[in-house]
Amino acid sequence: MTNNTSTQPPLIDCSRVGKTWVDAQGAAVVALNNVDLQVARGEFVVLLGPSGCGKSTLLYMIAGLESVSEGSIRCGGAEVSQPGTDRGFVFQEASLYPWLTVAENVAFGLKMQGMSKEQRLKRAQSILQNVGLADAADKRPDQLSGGMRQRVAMARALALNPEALLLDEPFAALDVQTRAKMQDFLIRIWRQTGVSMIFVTHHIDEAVALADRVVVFTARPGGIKEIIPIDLPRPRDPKSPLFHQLSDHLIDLLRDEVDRAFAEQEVG
Ligand SMILES: Nc1ncnc2c1ncn2[C@@H]1O[C@H](COP(=O)(O)OP(=O)(O)OP(=O)(O)O)[C@@H](O)[C@H]1O
Repeated sequence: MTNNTSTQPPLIDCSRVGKTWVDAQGAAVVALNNVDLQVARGEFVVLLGPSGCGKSTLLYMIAGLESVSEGSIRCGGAEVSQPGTDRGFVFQEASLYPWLTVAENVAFGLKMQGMSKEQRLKRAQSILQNVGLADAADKRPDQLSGGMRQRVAMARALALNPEALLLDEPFAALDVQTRAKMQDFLIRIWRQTGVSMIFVTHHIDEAVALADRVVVFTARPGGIKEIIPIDLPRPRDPKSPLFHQLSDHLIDLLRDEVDRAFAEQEVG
């Protein structure tokens, strides 16, 4: 596993990134300001911050789903200007095609790439095997639980062999027990594949459970407040004193930002 001390060039390089949206009234909304962030190959980075601080906006820009207003984002040295197979995306809702089977959903991107039916279904089967869903290959998404649907969404993203997986609060809709299982599952997949992970959450415990580094954002306009390395061995024990110490530190860092975000929402 690599980390931020690596001498290799970063996989993802965000340099002085800013984003200004125009709201429904035509007013400029500065969502992000001057974000510098490098993510190493194979690193697990969590973006943590109060609601509306621009975490998802940054993720969408790294994915190439939104343009940057200022600065630049590079992936593997190339400027990001559109989505690419080097960056897989997992949304909060699994957003699977309901009319396709699980295997067809996983194989969908490969079909777009022109892979033959036989080859793509073979690859889908092998990935489904890896994520423990081989038996669900012929099911439709509405026959699956929420956690299973998210595993299919991850399998679909991984089918294209990305270098980075970008995850926007993928476990937000799951119950606490399923969420913990999914965190273990994600770490297993990360270790198996070696992809870089950039994971958005506003759950502090989730950040400590998963990350090599936690990037803490300020309230809007979002910027990086601090980057906290999580040097806990895996598997991590959420009951351990060191886990609690790190969570408490993150709570302290976030408190002012959450207050500011809340005050702004009340004024707005
Ligand atoms: N398409 C858009 N048009 C206009 N404003 C937007 C758009 N998308 C996001 N914003 C604004 O940009 C800011 C950052 O939003 P974003 O969704 O990135 O925050 P977030 O940190 O991911 O929040 P949350 O945790 O609540 O999802 C917010 O003020 C939001 O209203």
